[in-house]
Amino acid sequence: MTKVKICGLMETQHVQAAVEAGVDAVGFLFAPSRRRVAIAQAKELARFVPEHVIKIGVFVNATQEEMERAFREVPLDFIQYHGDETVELIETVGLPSIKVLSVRGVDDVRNVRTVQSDYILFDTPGTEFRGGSGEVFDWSLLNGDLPRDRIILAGGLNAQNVKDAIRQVRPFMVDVSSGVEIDGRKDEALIREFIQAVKEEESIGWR
Ligand SMILES: O=C(O)c1ccccc1NCC(=O)[C@H](O)[C@H](O)COP(=O)(O)O
Repeated sequence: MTKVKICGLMETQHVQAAVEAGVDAVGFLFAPSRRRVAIAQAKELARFVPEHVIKIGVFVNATQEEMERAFREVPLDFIQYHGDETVELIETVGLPSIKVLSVRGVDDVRNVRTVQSDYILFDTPGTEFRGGSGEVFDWSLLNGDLPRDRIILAGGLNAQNVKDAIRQVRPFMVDVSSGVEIDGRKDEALIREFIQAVKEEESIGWR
């Protein structure tokens, strides 16, 4: 059953819409981005997230201290490493982890099995910021031997293309940000539509 994450949440009503629609994970941005939130803001949003929904903090080349503080104060369940963080840093921090690999070509998906993190998120390389591009990458690059139960797929997903994405990539989880926004702001109807599309695709698997 493919899990679903809504990333870059900044407003209570959008967190609530995602939770009511059955989201599995929510992402808060602590990196340079138009979706960036302060720790105090994320802590307030987290009050509307039930225990069974995973809270993920997204960081780009942050210090260990910054990440530990957010993890403790929000509180978070996972750190998403969306920059150039080394294996050594991820190991030293020692918190549940998602390492992001920006996919430009076949070289970026080689040796994925050696990546030392709990989950691996494949995303389109960002332009202005490191993620949240709203652009799809070539999913056929993920056709090879991958640990599907650790793979999160992101990059330009929306309610229209997510079923194809799940059929082609068979990820553990799909992740969306731009595809559930209108004019740069999250939209409750689009959030519901996206989560519904993922759930419809799941139900096909049970027929
Ligand atoms: O979303 C951002 O603005 C962002 C900025 C810097 C680092 C990461 C960022 N997003 C992290 C995510 O997990 C997004 O959901 C992922 O990049 C997919 O975004 P989109 O293509 O907009 O659905």
